[in-house]
Amino acid sequence: MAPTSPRRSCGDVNSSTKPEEEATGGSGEVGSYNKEGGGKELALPPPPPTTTSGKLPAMIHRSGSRPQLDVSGAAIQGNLEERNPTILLPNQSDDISHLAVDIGGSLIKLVYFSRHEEHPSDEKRKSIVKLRPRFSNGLRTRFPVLGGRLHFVKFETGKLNECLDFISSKQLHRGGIDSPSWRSGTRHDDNIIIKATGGGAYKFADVFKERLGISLEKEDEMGCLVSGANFLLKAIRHEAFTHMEGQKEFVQIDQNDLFPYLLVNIGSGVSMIKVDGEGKFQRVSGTNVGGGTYWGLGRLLTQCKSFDELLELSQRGDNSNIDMLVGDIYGGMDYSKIGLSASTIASSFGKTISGNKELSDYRPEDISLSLLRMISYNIGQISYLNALRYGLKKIFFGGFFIRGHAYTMDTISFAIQFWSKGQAQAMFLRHEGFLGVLGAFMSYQMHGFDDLMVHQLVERFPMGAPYVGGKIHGPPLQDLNEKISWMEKFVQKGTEILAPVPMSPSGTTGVGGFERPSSRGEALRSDASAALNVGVLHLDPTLEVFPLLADPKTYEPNTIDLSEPGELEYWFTVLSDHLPDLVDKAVASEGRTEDAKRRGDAFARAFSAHLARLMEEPAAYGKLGLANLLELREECLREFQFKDAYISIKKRENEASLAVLHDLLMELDRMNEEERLLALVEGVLAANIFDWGSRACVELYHKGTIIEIYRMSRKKMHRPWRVDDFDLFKKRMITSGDQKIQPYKRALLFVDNSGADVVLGMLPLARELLRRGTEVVLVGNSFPALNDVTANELPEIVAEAAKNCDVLRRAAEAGGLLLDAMANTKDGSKRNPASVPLMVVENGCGSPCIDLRQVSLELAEVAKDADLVILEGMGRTLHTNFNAQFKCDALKLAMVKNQRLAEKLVQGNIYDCVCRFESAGPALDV
Ligand SMILES: CC(C)(COP(=O)(O)O)[C@@H](O)C(=O)NCCC(=O)O
Ligand SMILES: [Mn+2]
Repeated sequence: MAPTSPRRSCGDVNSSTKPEEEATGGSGEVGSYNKEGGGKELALPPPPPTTTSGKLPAMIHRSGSRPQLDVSGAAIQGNLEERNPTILLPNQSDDISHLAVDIGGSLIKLVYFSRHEEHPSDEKRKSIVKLRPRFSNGLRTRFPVLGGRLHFVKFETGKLNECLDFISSKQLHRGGIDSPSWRSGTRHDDNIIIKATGGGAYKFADVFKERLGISLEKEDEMGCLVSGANFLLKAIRHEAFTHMEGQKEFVQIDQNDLFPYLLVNIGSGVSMIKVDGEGKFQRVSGTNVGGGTYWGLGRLLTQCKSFDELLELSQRGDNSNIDMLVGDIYGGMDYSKIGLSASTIASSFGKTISGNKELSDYRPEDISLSLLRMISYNIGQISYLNALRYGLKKIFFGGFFIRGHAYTMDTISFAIQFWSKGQAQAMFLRHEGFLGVLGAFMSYQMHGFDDLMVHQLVERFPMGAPYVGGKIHGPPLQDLNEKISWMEKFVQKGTEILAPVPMSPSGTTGVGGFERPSSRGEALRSDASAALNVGVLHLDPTLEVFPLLADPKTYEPNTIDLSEPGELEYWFTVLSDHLPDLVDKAVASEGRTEDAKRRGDAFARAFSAHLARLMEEPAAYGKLGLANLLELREECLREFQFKDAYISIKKRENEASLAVLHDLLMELDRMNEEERLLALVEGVLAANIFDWGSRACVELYHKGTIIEIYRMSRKKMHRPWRVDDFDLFKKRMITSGDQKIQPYKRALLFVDNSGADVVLGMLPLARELLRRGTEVVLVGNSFPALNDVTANELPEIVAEAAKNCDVLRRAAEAGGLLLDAMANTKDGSKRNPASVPLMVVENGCGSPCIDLRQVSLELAEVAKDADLVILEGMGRTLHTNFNAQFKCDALKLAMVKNQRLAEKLVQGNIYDCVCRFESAGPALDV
């Protein structure tokens, strides 16, 4: 029987094992590694240019051994109103080095940094004067680190050349192919200095010099391990976890209560380090029986060809055929007097001494398991004894020996629990094998990475995706009959919404080859799964915690707990089922070129592989929520250079809606205040049906009935809605009798979908607030996600809307949101600085959901003066933030476009509506 956890299998820890007397373990690494693990990025970059341009060489000066980042005088380059402005480092003279290596006994680990690509400048967009919050000068300059990504890559030490080729192909030693020196074609092959740690930094120094002109600057191995571990434990939300009986649970580390701890790095040998603070540590012990021992002995005894093969073998083993158990000695009985059960291992490999059996008489599976348990228990025991010796409660395990292998972690955890009688717990690190190299990377002076906060470091998914901004525009059509109602016009225009972007015949977009991930994820080869294991860390120094969250510590963005039975399977099916349509839209958005089809295929395969991986191990990329899954899909699209899959859909829906906005506003203006407020909220709820992310809505689109349903729901939206706090909201908004009501000072409107949703839903609501003297901030996505409107697209939509609406126009004008298109507005009214401004800010994310622990700096900045938050849509209001508590009033509006969610969340049905109003002030009676 293959044991599935240490508890169920034979053999606990033998209490007579002697503590290790001499610590000789190093921290070299173990195992072999497939080349694919080396290149996490699925496509290699284009070959570097071979000729130098006629330009003057960039004046890059290298100062001896210490490349430094000089942030003095740093300032935002160009216009503060630009999205993602470049931070200019005027005094930066050194080329920033972005690569570090850790060359261990078996593996070479690389960490490199890539900056975010600049968005291509768009002339039309530049002519748009966007209203951005006017920050005080230099607000962003306190961040020395530019946005970008940290990549983690590993190679077999025996295949050093592959590693050197990789560095060379990406020009990592020269700051990457994006670096100015590389772009300008200037070459600096001499005197390039790279931080390196591990024994190989000495052994292979000459090879690096000869092949790439790199001098390796050695950093102390223990120091690197410690600073790498400290960085990870402080900066990554889901880095440390426990692993008991197959269950992984993330541990929230309190940054202020991290030290002291014991760091156990299991490489070829094992080091045990007592860490007391930043740079304060002592190697207190170690053992020469480590990963190298397991792999070496295992190879000799089983003929396995790789570390992973040996590890895999152990999963089918039964160690009771090899190990001598207490029960073997006591005739099947426990030795209860000293607390040893019959299944305790009395002597590892003890059974092999008796009889006349040869090695070939034993199963390699059993040998591998005995060996793994012997070594893991031994390490666990020595670790515990050292923790005891120094009174340390926390023990973190790192090093590539572990490799995220469940059984290894369970065994170590069991040993710690057994020996400490449950008082201590083993914790593991997701970037287990990269501690040393991260430490080397951090040792570049003044890198600034160590100052990053948890919310500024987003672990997205194991892929990097250069984002290239998209842009849409489109004038409203003028040729509709003035006499018919706005809704009839919209229905007419709507035929266009429904017509094009046909589904391509199956197979042409390549999704034919795609299979839905199975629950066991057989589609993945083990190396592929390993390649998906460690993610890319996105560094966004401008991300902030949303300041209006009542309690960021207890805030949980995900409403649905995916660990509940059946949830994960259900949402995986939803995402898988939606995939063919999504690929079709993505490929169509790029003209169905051969290249787009190829990328569509690749996207479908990669996304399916991720789903399969997550199905197998939900916590593989950190704590998994529905918001993460939906974000993963968008990240994955970006990875395959799909800039904006719904771009043409968004465009035509915007056009159709803008064409009828004027009439809608006229209709609204004919109503009294109370009727109007209700119509406005109804309008937002009804228009939220235009959602290309919902399976049910996509069917309505394809059947051509979505407009009709919208028309019907718009006509009679039966109250009470499933969640209906409208009366509370009305009470807060509308004066009753002589009671004077203070208008809201500033409202943040988190807008959702393009087209009717934003144009006929949220903009009229914004207009109403503006009229009441409330400042309105439209909060849009930073990057496209499904058919969500982006912050980039909003100014133009507002400008078009403002052509039909003086309130919007004046507000936009006053705040500087006007486009040059506004030059030909009807009354050409002058700017009125006293008018209430209308602003647009980006939210910092590119997902249909929003995690309010990580929002853009500009949103955080404008939020400080806001007293009303309006969240709209299923993603932002239901999947995330349904239970979020705010310091100010909050209105949560959404149509539930999924039957299961409707049942679960609001005990209702699909297309039910939610209007939740939560007042931060004294309770309002209706
Ligand atoms: C992706 C979405 C969150 C977008 O909804 P929105 O925020 O636009 O209202 C939503 O369409 C969704 O949860 N879709 C998956 C469930 C389904 O297809 O039924
Ligand atoms: Mn949406």
